[in-house]
Amino acid sequence: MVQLSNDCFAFGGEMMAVDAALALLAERVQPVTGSERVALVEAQGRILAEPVVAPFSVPPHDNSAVDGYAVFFDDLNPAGETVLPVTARVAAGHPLGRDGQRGEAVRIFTGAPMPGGFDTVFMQEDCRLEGDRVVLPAGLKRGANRRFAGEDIARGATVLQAGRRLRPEDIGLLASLGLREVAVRRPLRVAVFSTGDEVREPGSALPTGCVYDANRFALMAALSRLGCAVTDLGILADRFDVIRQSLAEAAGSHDALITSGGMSTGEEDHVKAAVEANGRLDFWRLAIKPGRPVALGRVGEAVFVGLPGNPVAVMVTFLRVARPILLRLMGAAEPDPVLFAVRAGFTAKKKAGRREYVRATLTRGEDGLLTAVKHPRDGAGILSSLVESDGFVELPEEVTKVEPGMTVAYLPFSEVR
Ligand SMILES: Nc1nc2c(c(=O)[nH]1)N[C@H]1C(S)=C(S)[C@@H](COP(=O)(O)OP(=O)(O)OC[C@H]3O[C@@H](n4cnc5c(N)ncnc54)[C@H](O)[C@@H]3O)O[C@H]1N2
Ligand code: MOO
Repeated sequence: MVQLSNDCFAFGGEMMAVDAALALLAERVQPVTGSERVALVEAQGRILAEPVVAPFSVPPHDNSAVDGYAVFFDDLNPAGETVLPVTARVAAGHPLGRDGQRGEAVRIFTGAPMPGGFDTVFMQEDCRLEGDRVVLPAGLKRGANRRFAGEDIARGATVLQAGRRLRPEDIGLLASLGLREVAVRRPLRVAVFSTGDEVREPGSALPTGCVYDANRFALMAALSRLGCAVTDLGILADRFDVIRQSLAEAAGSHDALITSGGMSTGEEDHVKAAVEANGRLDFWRLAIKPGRPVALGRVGEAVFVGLPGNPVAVMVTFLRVARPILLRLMGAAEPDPVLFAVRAGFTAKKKAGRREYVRATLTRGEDGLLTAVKHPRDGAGILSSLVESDGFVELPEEVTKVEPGMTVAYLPFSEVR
């Protein structure tokens, strides 16, 4: 595997564009996981390992869409009411056991199998009973209220493709095919570290100059939501040998390692060197704000993702860089998140050549259009600004200013769960 030019890694050198980094990882990161069979109740959020082919049609038989009366359309008087004897009753789960006969109507219920021959069902509200006969109005179309066998799923059809991250409706569909289990990729094993002498465990004392570890908890929560098997490897001191050894140990039993902090260029930032001592870096600095010092590499066989220390930069780079890497590793064939065109409700200036993420919420203007309102605070350490936002406005590399009323691309956090 070819390493990139050293220029990318030199401080002050070229920063890689976000799209270039994502293209590189698509080429370099291959799915690593095996598969296992799990019960449907466990399958939510898991990645389908094989395509699912329908073993039979759903629904398996023609059936009624309403409670009412099944008839032969050709028995109906096109000009006025039709009166037919009601000769039988067909409830859901209780087939009639014979075909329908011309000149009869049968009482039928929603989901009940249509006896052969009947092609049309009247809703009971439209009918009148007179003794054991039903009076049917004119005007219904042939085939009304009849559901066809296989109209949902045809036997032999591929209903779900491998790589699908299973959603609740997918699981319902698998159950409708009579399946109790499904083959999914085994969960990705991800180890999470924080780095920094100032970073302390929540619940412990907080000496002067220290901060509680926010990043590790945010990352572990994001990884769990992605369906990863997360190992919490705590906080590493700002020491090259500690970081190098901890990464090397974790690499033996994990598919991916994620760190935050220590990625920059200060003397106390050792993560980059520690990775290079046991592996390699594919990129180090991205043209992204917040989050410039973000790295992808390998330690042993494990994929290494190094995120910056500032908590907002952590979330931006997790969602836009780490998450696609992890999904690819997991074997997910996930479409890219959808960004929505909305109106900017703010003014901003930015440098050309880097992609910026502006924390924002949406409001609806008097004309009904959605407007992105920028959060008033934008420091990379202001985690409360993320909590008070619902998404990011993504400003592309070439943009240098935003004026109110411009169309901008909005990425709701709900798109990147
Ligand atoms: N001379 C330069 N200084 C900095 C540069 C630069 O290019 N030249 N880049 C800045 C940018 S951009 C960022 S982002 C930060 C990231 O640097 P590091 O990845 O080395 O992060 P740290 O220095 O370790 O920490 C930054 C900041 O975040 C706090 N932090 C760290 N870990 C946690 C955690 N787990 N929970 C909560 N907060 C955390 C840490 O205390 C620092 O305040 O560097 C800039 N500097
Ligand atoms: O990533 Mo840094 O957080 O851009 O400030």
